[in-house]
Amino acid sequence: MNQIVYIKHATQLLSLSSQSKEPRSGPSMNDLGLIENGSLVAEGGVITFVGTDEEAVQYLDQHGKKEDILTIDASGKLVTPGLIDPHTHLVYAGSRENELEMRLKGATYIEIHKQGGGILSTTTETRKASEKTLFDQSAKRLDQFLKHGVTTVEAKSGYGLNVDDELKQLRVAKQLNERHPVDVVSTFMGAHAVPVEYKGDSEGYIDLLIQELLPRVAEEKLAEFCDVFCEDGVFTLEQSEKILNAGIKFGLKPKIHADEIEAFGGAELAAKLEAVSADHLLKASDQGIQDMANKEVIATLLPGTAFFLMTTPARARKMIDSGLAVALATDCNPGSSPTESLLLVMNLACLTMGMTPEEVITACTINAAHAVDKADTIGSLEVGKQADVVIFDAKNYQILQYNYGVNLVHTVIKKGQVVVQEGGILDYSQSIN
Ligand SMILES: N=CN[C@@H](CCC(=O)O)C(=O)O
Ligand SMILES: [Zn+2]
Repeated sequence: MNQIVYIKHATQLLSLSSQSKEPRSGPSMNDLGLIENGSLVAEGGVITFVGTDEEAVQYLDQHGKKEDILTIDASGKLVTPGLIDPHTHLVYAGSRENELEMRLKGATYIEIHKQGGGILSTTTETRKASEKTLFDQSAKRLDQFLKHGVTTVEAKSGYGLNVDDELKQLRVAKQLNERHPVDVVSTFMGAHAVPVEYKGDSEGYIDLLIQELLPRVAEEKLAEFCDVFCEDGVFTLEQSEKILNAGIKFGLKPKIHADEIEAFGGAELAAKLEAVSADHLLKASDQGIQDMANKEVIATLLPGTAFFLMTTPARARKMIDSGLAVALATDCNPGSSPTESLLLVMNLACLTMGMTPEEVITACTINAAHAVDKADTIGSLEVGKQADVVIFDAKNYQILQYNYGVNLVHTVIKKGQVVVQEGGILDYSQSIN
């Protein structure tokens, strides 16, 4: 792990460095800390130098570090922090391409859910799957994330919906974190849907979550966050508050799936609970946006989901102009956003929500790091931070939004190790028995 990595001659290096330790909101989302002809040095998996090429030569001279250096020439290329996806449903079995056909014929996402399809059909598949099957299928998704420049993902449970299978999902996420190059941050989302065995008895299911599941999740240290699908026909505002407060008592930081389908008061609840983030927010009210800004709740927007569900995306411009810090995520899941391409989501944020190329990059780096409460170690290229770096085959950052739908990732470095080279993943041996 002590190898020195020296990236030099980057046409543009985006450090995202800042004096402030807060998430970037409003106009500060446009400040990328751009260095032309930039260099970066990392040692032991940690960044030790960021600056211009000339400064790097001086740094290496002064520190006597000339040998045993892996030098990467980034001429003509763009260097950014490793991208961070702060909202995924990574661990699941099966797929739901049949629902795309149903939706194309006019059924809505929530209608399919209420008829027992959607989340509940993935729950059936996930319950049937062994830990190994779940691990292998999810590792493939993580490979795709990595190829698309993502070095950290958040992953939610919520397709087990009983004690054993929720724990199974979270244990798989933990194993993935330990064995796969991508870091996985876990969120407990037992409140993703009411399972069939509790149909008509959501209170009974919530009791199970609070009395049996949460203590186990906390005891085994299987999650850092707790999330709830707060939506008409899923969990009410009162139920969501109860579950998230119970999570807080067990040390889990709150996140909310808020105002995705209806203006339901999820954004307002996120502010009331001072949640780390409220996610989706397609229908968030003006008041909800203002409340979130006042309480500095991050808005994690998922334009890939709006695109795939063929609906109007969140009001990103209104949110940023109201002073909210915005993060972006894929929402990778089998129903509403079956993709691992955060790069495409960035394109959609720009082209369908009017975010600037600068805001988009901030939203997928430092603000996403804040959304998983890891901004002290990742999200920017600064001395002392983890050396998670992406090198794009692009001479400037605007090209990432202009050349849309194309994966321009050339090299990915995770904790100071090259894990993607020329766009391909380097071998790692990971599977479980
Ligand atoms: N909306 C709720 N949960 C997921 C979808 C899960 C699924 O359809 O399987 C989401 O964030 O979009
Ligand atoms: Zn989600």
